[in-house]
Amino acid sequence: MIEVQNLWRTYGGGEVRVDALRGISLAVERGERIAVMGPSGCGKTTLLNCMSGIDTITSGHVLLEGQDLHRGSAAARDQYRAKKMGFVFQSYNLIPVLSAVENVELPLLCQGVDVKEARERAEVALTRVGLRERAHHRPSELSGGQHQRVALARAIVNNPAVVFADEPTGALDRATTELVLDLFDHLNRVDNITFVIVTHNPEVAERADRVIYMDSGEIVQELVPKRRRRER
Ligand SMILES: Nc1ncnc2c1ncn2[C@@H]1O[C@H](COP(=O)(O)OP(=O)(O)OP(=O)(O)O)[C@@H](O)[C@H]1O
Repeated sequence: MIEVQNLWRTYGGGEVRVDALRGISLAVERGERIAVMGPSGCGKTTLLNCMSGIDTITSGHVLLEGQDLHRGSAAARDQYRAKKMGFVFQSYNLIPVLSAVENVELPLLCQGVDVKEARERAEVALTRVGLRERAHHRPSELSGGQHQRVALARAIVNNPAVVFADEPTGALDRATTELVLDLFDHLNRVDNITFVIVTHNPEVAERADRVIYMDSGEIVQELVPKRRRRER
């Protein structure tokens, strides 16, 4: 579903030039869970941002369901992203003055979905992450794990084909990490959502179908975690 072809991303120029991505090629199937690992500064976030159209690219192609993401207009890219992608970050990026359900329905309202329908879909998404009873709480009244579950509900409210997650468990303790990863697994199994997850956490990688290791802007290794190998 995602095909990355000879992707380069260069920041700056002259003496401050950084080749953050140096000719990355990668194919991700629908329903796959990919973990991207590697040392700090190796280009993981840049790859995620270029694959999802958050960042521009220097050269190469990112094909999503056959469409060249970086070829069309920025407006077309934004529309595609809003319809097909969900995002989860380490910092949950919830709006503090809005309740959980208001945070979740916001992307739908921005797309012009009817107010009643947006609320219903937000409540369904919150139910799916086990937080229906916290729908009217503000972020300050929720725990870190609950924040991330609201953020996940917001990411899936649009029934995305793919969720891009950047260090989704970076701020969570071990038990909460397990819970969030269980939710990822559930959504992957039930809705066949593809996950591309940047992580430093070996537990996250252990649950992936494939782990991509990067170094200095290149993919240096690809592995199937032991647990997955046993299941196959
Ligand atoms: N906007 C930018 N302008 C200039 N250089 C940048 C920019 N964004 C990233 N870089 C550089 O590109 C390289 C890759 O950065 P990136 O954030 O993708 O790494 P990372 O592997 O995600 O790191 P970490 O694990 O620390 O989050 C780094 O050398 C970084 O300094």
